[in-house]
Amino acid sequence: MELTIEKLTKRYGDKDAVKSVSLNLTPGVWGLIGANGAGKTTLMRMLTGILSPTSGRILYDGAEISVLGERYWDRLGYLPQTFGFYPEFTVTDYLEYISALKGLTRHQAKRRISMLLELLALDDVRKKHIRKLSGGTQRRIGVAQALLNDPDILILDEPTSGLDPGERARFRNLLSEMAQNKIVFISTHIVSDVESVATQNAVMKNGKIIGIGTTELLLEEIHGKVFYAVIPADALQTYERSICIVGVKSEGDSMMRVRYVADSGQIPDSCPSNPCLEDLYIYLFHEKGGSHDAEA
Ligand SMILES: Nc1ncnc2c1ncn2[C@@H]1O[C@H](COP(=O)(O)OP(=O)(O)OP(=O)(O)O)[C@@H](O)[C@H]1O
Repeated sequence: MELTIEKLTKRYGDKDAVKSVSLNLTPGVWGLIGANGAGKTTLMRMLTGILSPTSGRILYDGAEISVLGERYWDRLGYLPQTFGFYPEFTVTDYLEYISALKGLTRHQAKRRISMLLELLALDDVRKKHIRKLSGGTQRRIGVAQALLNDPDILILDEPTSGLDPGERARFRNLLSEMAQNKIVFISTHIVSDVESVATQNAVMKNGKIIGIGTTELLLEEIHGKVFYAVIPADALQTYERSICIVGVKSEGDSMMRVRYVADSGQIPDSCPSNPCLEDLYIYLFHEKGGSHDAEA
């Protein structure tokens, strides 16, 4: 199974929200990482068929999704960035309703809902009105509705937004279970949410994919370039002007421990550190942010 994206572009006025993106998605968890406005939602909405591309094609096992229509949507599950639920519905009513819209029989719906309530730890709230539930629980209900038809392709737009750290950790564990034999495509700007679970990552910036690969492969770009050092707190601003600082922690006594990315240790007594995806993300999106934001 594969989802092939060929030179996909979406233009709004004179701006390309997505610019000639090509990507071959195979089963596994794919992290789509990018800052706000990078084009993630636009790309995902085109993958669902909701939004038509200005140019380019999306192929599901070699056939264009626009031609497959229902046959493609039957295989698709989608969690939009903001999804409208019916606040007066109970969790079970809502999932039964969406099951009916997706064409499941009552019997199929019952079995599937019961399995998903357990998988997503929603059993205790099954009879509660959705409006009374926390943002994190509502997000899990969103994931459940996307999984009702046991899709081959699961597209989750910022699934962890609004989750607390405990819920995020649970979600990461869930992902690996959900991803069996599926293409799971997850957008996030919280890199730690996909770092440990993504089989592959695609890094998006200004509508373009600027990196594709495993976390290890992507990290090669900053291999040997991450350091930490202890500096006087009042020197921080000066260093920030010339170095990509990715983390700061107070050390007491007006001293700061800084983590930074640079070609060599630019602060006296720096020690090398192992890079992580968050370092790369800040390096790509913040350090050079000013100039890149102006890019076409
Ligand atoms: N309907 C639209 N009309 C005009 N411009 C749009 C439209 N939708 C998106 N854009 C622009 O396209 C760019 C990409 O937006 P998109 O929502 O895809 O980014 P994103 O990476 O999902 O960001 P976020 O995480 O903030 O949602 C942004 O500059 C946005 O303003």
